[in-house]
Amino acid sequence: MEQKITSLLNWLHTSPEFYLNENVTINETEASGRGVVLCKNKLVKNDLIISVPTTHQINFHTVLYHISKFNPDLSIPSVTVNEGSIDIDDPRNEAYSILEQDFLLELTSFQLLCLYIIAEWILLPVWSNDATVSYWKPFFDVLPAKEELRSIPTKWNLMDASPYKPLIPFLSDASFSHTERISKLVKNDWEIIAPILLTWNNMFSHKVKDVPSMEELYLEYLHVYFVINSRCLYYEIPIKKNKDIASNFTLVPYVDFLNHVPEVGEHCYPSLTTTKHETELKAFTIRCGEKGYNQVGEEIFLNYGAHSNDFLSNEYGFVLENNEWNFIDVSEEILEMTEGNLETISFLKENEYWGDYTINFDDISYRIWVTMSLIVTKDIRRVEKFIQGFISEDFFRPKIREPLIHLLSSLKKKYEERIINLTQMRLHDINDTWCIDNLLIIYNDYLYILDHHISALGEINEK
Ligand SMILES: C[S@@+](CC[C@H](N)C(=O)[O-])C[C@H]1O[C@@H](n2cnc3c(N)ncnc32)[C@H](O)[C@@H]1O
Repeated sequence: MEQKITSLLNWLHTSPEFYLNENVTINETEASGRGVVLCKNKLVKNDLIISVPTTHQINFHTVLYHISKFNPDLSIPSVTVNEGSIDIDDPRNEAYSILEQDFLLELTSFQLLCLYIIAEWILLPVWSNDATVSYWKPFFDVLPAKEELRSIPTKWNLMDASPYKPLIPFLSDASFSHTERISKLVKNDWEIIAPILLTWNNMFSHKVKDVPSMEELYLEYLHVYFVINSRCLYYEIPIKKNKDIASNFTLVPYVDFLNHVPEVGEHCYPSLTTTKHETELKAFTIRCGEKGYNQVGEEIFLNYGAHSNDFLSNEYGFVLENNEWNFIDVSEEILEMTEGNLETISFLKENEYWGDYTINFDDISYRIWVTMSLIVTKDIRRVEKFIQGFISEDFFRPKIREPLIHLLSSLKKKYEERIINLTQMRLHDINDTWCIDNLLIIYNDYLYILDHHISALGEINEK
């Protein structure tokens, strides 16, 4: 890896605008892959740590620019070039010529970046018999390998041959619905880009050996999708700005080595440089946060957001011990209690209290208080007053305390059973326990949250 990082830095330094603070370096660990650490001196608040110019970022804008180098039909003001390819033997002249401007502009950033990265990273070496090297190769060379992202549940769901499929029934409700949602997005994007990949395969299969099959390309696509998903950073793309909010992101080499930390607002922060023109892209800059760093070897972090372990597992493939942002989604259990009670159901729906019931360490959500109060008392008039703030939850607490303890205790039993089952499975699979361990961490934290509330509700009774 050291050699690859050196090549990455040499490539980044081809731009005079690239900056890397000399006090930081890359360290690799089993637990979190590559990360940025302090190697000497110290960093204090607002110190510039990294700045990566637009020439070395992959996003909707820069991809169109690079494709246009091989497709002179593309003409998007302030984005494309009209120079024509320098090398007439470059297979991308033919491959990218089938990409029509209207089609490209309709794609989302995910679709375009997946297509482009598969072309440049996976297909170009095949199309050219390794004779043509992508501009982005030093970046591709430091991206995670497939095994490093094997713990993402959506991959278990979408890969026929995933050895982790037996774990899907053991996902928490929050993780399962997250997985279902992302699976739909991934499948939809595949439907959009697969026809282009198929055309490329037909174009090159009689010219070169070892063109990957569509099944192989699908696996590459899944990997590229989650490489992008786990490393993209929010960034305004002028041509997407007001049309497609989800497409406003960029990939930034080196900045994407920063690992996540749960504390919000203490570690590094991104600050975008200003530009003269609206259509111009900005360098991506990372500065030191409030906390500062002064211990050599100390890891320099970025907070990816206030994310629970269920979220981190699904988006990034890792979980944290003692993650303060964890919560339990108890929607299914509470909605089950309303079954057959049409009056309760329609009241909750009309008042927008239907579903989305969560419990974290500090709170049982207000939505749960309202809904349980109605389920238990069936007193619509008083619950309406509760919603309007005329009655406090103290009125309902004695009435719903027992059913609430019952609910939490039955959840506790369910999660304890899952922990027993997962621990059994772990014994049979001692060589690769990572995915199971992530689920165990999630459930053990659920138990910690439940125990806290069960004992708090019990104490109320004793008083
Ligand atoms: C933006 S990348 C960070 C760099 C990454 N470690 C690498 O080797 O390229 C995000 C990925 O890093 C890993 N990661 C980030 N923060 C982590 C943490 N606190 N613990 C474990 N893994 C982490 C996860 O694999 C995640 O998908």
